Amino acid sequence: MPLLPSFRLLLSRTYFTSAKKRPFQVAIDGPAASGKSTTAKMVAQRLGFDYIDTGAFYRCVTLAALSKGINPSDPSNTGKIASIAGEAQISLETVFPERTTSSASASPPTTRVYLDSIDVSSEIRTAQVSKHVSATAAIGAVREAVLHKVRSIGANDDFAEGAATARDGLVMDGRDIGTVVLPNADLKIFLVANSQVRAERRLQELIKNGADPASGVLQVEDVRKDLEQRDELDRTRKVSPLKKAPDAVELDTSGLTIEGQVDIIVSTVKGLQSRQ
Ligand SMILES: Nc1ncnc2c1ncn2[C@@H]1O[C@H](COP(=O)(O)OP(=O)(O)O)[C@@H](O)[C@H]1O
Ligand SMILES: Nc1ccn([C@H]2C[C@H](O)[C@@H](COP(=O)(O)OP(=O)(O)O)O2)c(=O)n1
Repeated sequence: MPLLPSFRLLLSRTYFTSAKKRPFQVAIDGPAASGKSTTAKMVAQRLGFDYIDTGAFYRCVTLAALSKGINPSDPSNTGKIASIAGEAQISLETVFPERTTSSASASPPTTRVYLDSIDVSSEIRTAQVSKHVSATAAIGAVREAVLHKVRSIGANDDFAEGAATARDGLVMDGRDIGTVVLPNADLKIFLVANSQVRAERRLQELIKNGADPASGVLQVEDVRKDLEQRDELDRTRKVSPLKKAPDAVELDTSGLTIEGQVDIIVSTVKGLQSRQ
């Protein structure tokens, strides 16, 4: 897969004037269902890097609130949601089935998400959690709590020392990774895809995970509206809104295969590493 012009430009710049000690960091941001987590996991697998899905943290806080009967979309619940975020014990475990250097990987990596030691990997992906997660993520105190948690598992500028990760680098995806969480990331990608493509992909994923399209609840139009509403909330919130970092490279996955978008990012990382 040839590199897009913006990626070639990135590789032609001289970025590394001094030796860096910390492992390589890749930040992937973008709107809902643009392919961030699928791409990030496979890039991590190909490069032997760690993977952190930050959206899972906001989903866990949302699930914890809903399971206590607290509605995250009700502004009078902000304080309660912030306390839940502070107390929640969240951990991620990504299983990389096999490390491969070719683009054809046998099975994709899987991430299990634990909330207070309970596996909630499926529960955090329900339509109910998706409906309220942007409201949760707009609360400043929730974002601080999540930032603290992701930093404590190695997402900081000197995570080589005593870090949770034993791997060669880190791929992290979310909405504010290039702007707030990893502002000095070695490579920042802003993944986009048109909303119709994103809705169709997300619908297929929901069906694959057991949702029934015949129930009438799950139509591609509804999924598209839900994604667009969430993007609007994520883009317009006051704290750490979804936005492309000035030094991020945009990659439109609308016409790409998953392998194609992974190849572009892996080649770019290798190009940058060879200049370090
Ligand atoms: N290029 C692509 N072609 C087809 N399906 C894709 C592509 N990229 C991602 N997908 C699928 O789209 C869905 C949403 O991707 P996901 O990685 O969950 O997005 P995000 O993390 O941005 O919300 C997943 O089912 C994923 O497998
Ligand atoms: N770093 C992040 C990650 C996610 N969020 C918010 C915004 C999203 O609507 C929710 C859920 O994110 P997630 O990546 O799991 O959602 P999608 O897979 O894109 O549907 O969390 C955020 O505000 N900041």
